Amino acid sequence: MRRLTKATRWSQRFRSFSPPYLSSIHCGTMSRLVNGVKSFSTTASSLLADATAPTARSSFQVFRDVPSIRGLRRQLLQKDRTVGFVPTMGALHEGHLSLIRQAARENTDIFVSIFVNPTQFGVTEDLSSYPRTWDSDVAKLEQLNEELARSGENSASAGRITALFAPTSKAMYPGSPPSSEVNGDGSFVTITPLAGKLEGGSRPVFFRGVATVCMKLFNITTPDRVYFGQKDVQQTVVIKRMVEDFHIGSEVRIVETAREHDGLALSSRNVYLGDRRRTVGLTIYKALKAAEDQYAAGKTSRADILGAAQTLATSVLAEQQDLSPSERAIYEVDYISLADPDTLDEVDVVEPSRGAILSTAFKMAPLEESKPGEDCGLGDGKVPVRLIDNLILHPRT
Ligand SMILES: Nc1ncnc2c1ncn2[C@@H]1O[C@H](COP(=O)(O)OP(=O)(O)OP(=O)(O)O)[C@@H](O)[C@H]1O
Ligand SMILES: CC(C)(CO)[C@@H](O)C(=O)[O-]
Ligand code: BAL
Repeated sequence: MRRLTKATRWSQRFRSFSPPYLSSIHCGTMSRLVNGVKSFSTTASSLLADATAPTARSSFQVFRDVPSIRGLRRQLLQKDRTVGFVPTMGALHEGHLSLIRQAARENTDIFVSIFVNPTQFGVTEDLSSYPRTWDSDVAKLEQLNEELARSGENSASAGRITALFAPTSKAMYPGSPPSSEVNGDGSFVTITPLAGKLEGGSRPVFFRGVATVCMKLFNITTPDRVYFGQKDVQQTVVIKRMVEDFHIGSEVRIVETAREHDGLALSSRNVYLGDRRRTVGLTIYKALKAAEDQYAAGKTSRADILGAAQTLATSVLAEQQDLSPSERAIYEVDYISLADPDTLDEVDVVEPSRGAILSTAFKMAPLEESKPGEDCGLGDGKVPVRLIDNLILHPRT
């Protein structure tokens, strides 16, 4: 058997996740690829020629490399237009679209990126199973642009999606592919101690990868504003710190968590849940609500607030454990945290003038047995699913 060198293993990992779905794009509206730019509709190319005059029919262009999107950015700058940037890993849902809608209210042009960033996944994490849905992502963005065009008809300030940046891994990591090992080599941005807390406990390279790729994306797109979802609350704290500490000239805008009708936070990974784990997984939200209720009732101690969440999480798990393998869904609570909004240090008492972040992560285990005809989700219930959620305990004035 051929032994792989460390460098070969890295480059294989990168090649296989160098948006493979992009090399086989079959999109009816995509017309041509010029200098790393894919054009959508004829009016999209006129946008590059005259950035001041998008029409109601303007759609967006797809950029695969750095120089081409920089060219567009330069033109927009000369026209005094503003760019709101929404970074994503694709598998778009209403949560992502709510970020774009907010960006459209505050900027003339929106850049969206889709890049499943390998460096934020540890070597044993779910990079290979992360959902990739290019065609439907593009369709959703086109539909949203139509909606934005309609809603902006009476408003001069309503922005549109101008660019979809979907770089290859080689474009994002032009040197040697950096390591996903904790002590591995690479050009990294590290934000400590924030990166080591909460999610960082279970995903030790996660925020190093997120900060590094966001620094790159911000350098490439030089946006006026960047948009992140409250759902990934620790990510918002890390990014705000990075922007402040590195004097990045973009404003960080946080958009509230979009939820299903019953409260489950929308997340790209939810497609793996299936009915049973979806129902039991809702405990993550119910536990947070139980804790929030304590704060709303005037309690400020960690024991009172987190105790309510822990009691619920423990009792639901015990009920599940009493069921048969074909009926139950088992989870592990990774953490339930009550932390300071800026430092993410755990607090014993919520200081009413500061408030706190209540956050948690559940690991939904694979189903042990399925029932005939059961909806077990993508991957037949075999893919473990990490759910995260949070609620902000707002300062009491
Ligand atoms: N339910 C949501 N409401 C608001 N923003 C969201 C929601 N879900 C994701 N976002 C935001 O969208 C951006 C891109 O996130 P990403 O592409 O990783 O999707 P995701 O749904 O968070 O996926 P994952 O399954 O990895 O949690 C991030 O800023 C994230 O916080
Ligand atoms: C910000 C981000 C796009 C960086 O890869 C990712 O962490 C995400 O989608 O939240
Ligand atoms: N939104 C978080 C991306 C990740 O879990 O890798």
